[in-house]
Amino acid sequence: MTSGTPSPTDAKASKGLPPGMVMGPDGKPCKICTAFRNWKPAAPSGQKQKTNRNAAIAGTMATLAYGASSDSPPDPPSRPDNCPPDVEQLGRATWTFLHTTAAYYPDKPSPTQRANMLNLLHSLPILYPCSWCALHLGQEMKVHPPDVSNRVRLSRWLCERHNDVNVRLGKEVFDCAKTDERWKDGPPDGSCD
Ligand SMILES: Cc1cc2nc3c(=O)[nH]c(=O)nc-3n(C[C@H](O)[C@H](O)[C@H](O)COP(=O)(O)OP(=O)(O)OC[C@H]3O[C@@H](n4cnc5c(N)ncnc54)[C@H](O)[C@@H]3O)c2cc1C
Repeated sequence: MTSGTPSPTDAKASKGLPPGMVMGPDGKPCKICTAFRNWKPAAPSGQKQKTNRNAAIAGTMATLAYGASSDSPPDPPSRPDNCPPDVEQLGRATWTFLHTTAAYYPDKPSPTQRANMLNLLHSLPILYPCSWCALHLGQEMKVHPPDVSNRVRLSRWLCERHNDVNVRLGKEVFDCAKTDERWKDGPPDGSCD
C-alpha cells in the first residue's frame, strides 16, 4: 500500500472492531471485504439484548436436545446457501472465471480479442465489489500492466497477480507452471476426465 493511502488495517480505522472485520473506505464495516466467519456487525443495543437472549434460549434448547455440556465451545456459524457471497466466495469465483478465461484465450489473439481482454481486466479495479481488493489490484496493475499478447503470457500474468494476493494474505504461493493443469487440462493422471 502506498503511503498516504488508507488501508483496512489502519489502527484508527479498525479501532474497536472485532478481529478480521474490515472497514471500507467510507469508514464503515465493509461486508463484502470481510469473511463471513469474521462478520460481526454491531447490533443496536435493544436488538443486541434480544439477540443475546435468543442465543441463550437456543443454547439451552441445544443442551437439552443433544446433551452438550454448557461449557463446550459453540459450533462455528454455518450460512444458508442463498446468502450473498463474502470476500472468500467472491474471490474464489472470480479467480475461477479469470484463470479459466485466460486458459481458453487464443495463442494468437486478434486485436479485438486483446482489446476485449484489456477492457475486462481494467474494469476490475473499478467494478470489483470488495473495495480494498479492487484498490490493491489497481495498484499492482499500474506496476505490472496486463500482458494480453497470448494465452501463456496472460495466464502467467494472472497467476502472478493472484500470487500478489496470496502473499498479502499469508497464503502459499502457487506454482505458475501448473496453471493449465489447474484450470484447463487437469492433472496428468486423468482423474478429472
Ligand atoms: C482481484 C482479487 C483481489 C483480492 N484481494 C483480496 C484482498 O485484498 N483481501 C482478501 O481478503 N481477499 C482478497 N481476494 C480474495 C482471495 O484472493 C481469495 O479468493 C479468498 O481468500 C479465498 O481463498 P482460497 O484459499 O479459497 O483460494 P483462492 O485464492 O480463491 O484460489 C482458488 C484456487 O485457485 C488456485 N490458485 C491459487 N493461487 C493461484 C495462482 N496464483 N494462480 C492460479 N491459480 C491459483 C488454487 O487451486 C486455489 O484453490 C481477492 C480476490 C480477487 C479476485
